[in-house]
Amino acid sequence: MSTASHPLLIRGGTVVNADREERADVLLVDGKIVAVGEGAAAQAPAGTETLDASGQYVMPGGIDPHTHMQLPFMGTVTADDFFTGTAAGLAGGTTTIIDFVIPAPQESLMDAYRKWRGWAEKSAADYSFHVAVTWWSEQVREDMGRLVRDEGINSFKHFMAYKNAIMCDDETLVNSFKRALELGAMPTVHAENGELVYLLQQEVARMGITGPEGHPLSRPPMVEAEAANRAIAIADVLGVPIYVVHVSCLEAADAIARARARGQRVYGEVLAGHLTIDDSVYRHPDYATAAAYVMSPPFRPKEHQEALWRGLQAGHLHTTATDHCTFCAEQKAVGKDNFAKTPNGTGGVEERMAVVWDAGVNTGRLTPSEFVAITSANTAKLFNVYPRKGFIGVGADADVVLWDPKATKTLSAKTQHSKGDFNIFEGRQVTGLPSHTISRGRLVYVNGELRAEKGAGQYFKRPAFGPNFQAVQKRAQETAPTAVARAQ
Ligand SMILES: NC(=O)NCCC(=O)O
Ligand SMILES: [Zn+2]
Ligand SMILES: [Zn+2]
Repeated sequence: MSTASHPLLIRGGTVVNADREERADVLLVDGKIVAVGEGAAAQAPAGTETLDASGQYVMPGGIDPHTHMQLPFMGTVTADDFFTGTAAGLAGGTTTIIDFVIPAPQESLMDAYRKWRGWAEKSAADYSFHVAVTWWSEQVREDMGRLVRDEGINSFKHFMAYKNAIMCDDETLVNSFKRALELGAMPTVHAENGELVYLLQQEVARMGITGPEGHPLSRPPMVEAEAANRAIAIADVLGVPIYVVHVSCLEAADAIARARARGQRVYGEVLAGHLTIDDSVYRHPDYATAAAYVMSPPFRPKEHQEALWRGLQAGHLHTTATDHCTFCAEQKAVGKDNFAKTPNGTGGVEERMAVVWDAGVNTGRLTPSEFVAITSANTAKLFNVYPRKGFIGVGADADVVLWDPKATKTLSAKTQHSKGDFNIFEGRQVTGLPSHTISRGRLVYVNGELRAEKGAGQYFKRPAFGPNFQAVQKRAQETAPTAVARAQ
């Protein structure tokens, strides 16, 4: 079986971009989209394979802006590595991930970056990295510059939780945000107040609650809202755009909406899990099942889900992700007697597109174009790789998904490609699935057959100073304070 790229002509489908839907043929040659529309078939070279897309949508492959493949975390390493995790993504229509380089405190950013680049060489799909700033020094400041200038990194991550591990204090946040602004790179935050989490973990344990039901009690919505508000306020004072990852609750979504209403450039990411799963999972009588859902921020009471959907519809939340970070039952069991020790993380890279389509488009919350916006195009724009990615148009990478809106499936760990042993969407029936996934012009998933190839994915660089940064620079010039000239 060869997955080499030969020209592909996609005929008779409905092309969906973030701005419109149109009936059009699409021609892919040498990993790029070379024609869209009536003339596409006429341009097809000899040897072109034709795919019949009638009755299907032809959309940009999904971009998951938040995954953790092969992550060493909380004393263990995630079950999915860069091959198995990206292969699972391809099976679900996701052709690109943005993962995270997470240096330990005091570890050089460049060393950590090189280590992650090595691990990621086995990726089956295209990938890039956000780099976490977990401590501060002059060397960190210099390395941020090297990463932006030489390595195509244009976003830096800050964990406001995970005290005594990778948590940033305010000094690091302020220094790093300021440096990111100079470099034209987006600061991103995991917004939870780590001090409050630490305190509440101990208080909940003192109440005799040691099981997974203690996890959400130690991370209530206000813990997330405080950190979101603080990060947004710091970004506002410094005049830097900011991206809040895995917004899980009404209070954090409101903080973003309020800041945007004031004219601040704040962006929010939502996870497929937070949109569809509620906190009752932590009270499941089976320990392994309840522990499998331990991730941060935790799943919330149902009413928060509606707030997240409204945020996506109203435009104050922008992207969907998974935070794919899989741990198996025996890894989770480390927290059997103390929920705070449970490795935090859940999967979903394979299910995100189908879950968001089913719960979003099939319910009338989203149009197909809005679906494309929140599953690929907005991420590509925010991280400055649009229209190369997130777009069906001439010159874009040939990352395409043929989407069958009538296909149905029951999601299950038994049939998933991820190496995790649990599926947080277990038993959920979805309608709307990929029939074909094409990664840089290669057919990598065809009607249930996964043809992912180890190492076929490519690292892509993301240039700094995207449109957001050009706008904030102009705004800073326009509104620069002036001194008063006084007679001596
Ligand atoms: N989300 C989670 O629980 N685990 C992965 C690390 C993070 O994103 O916080
Ligand atoms: Zn996080
Ligand atoms: Zn994460």
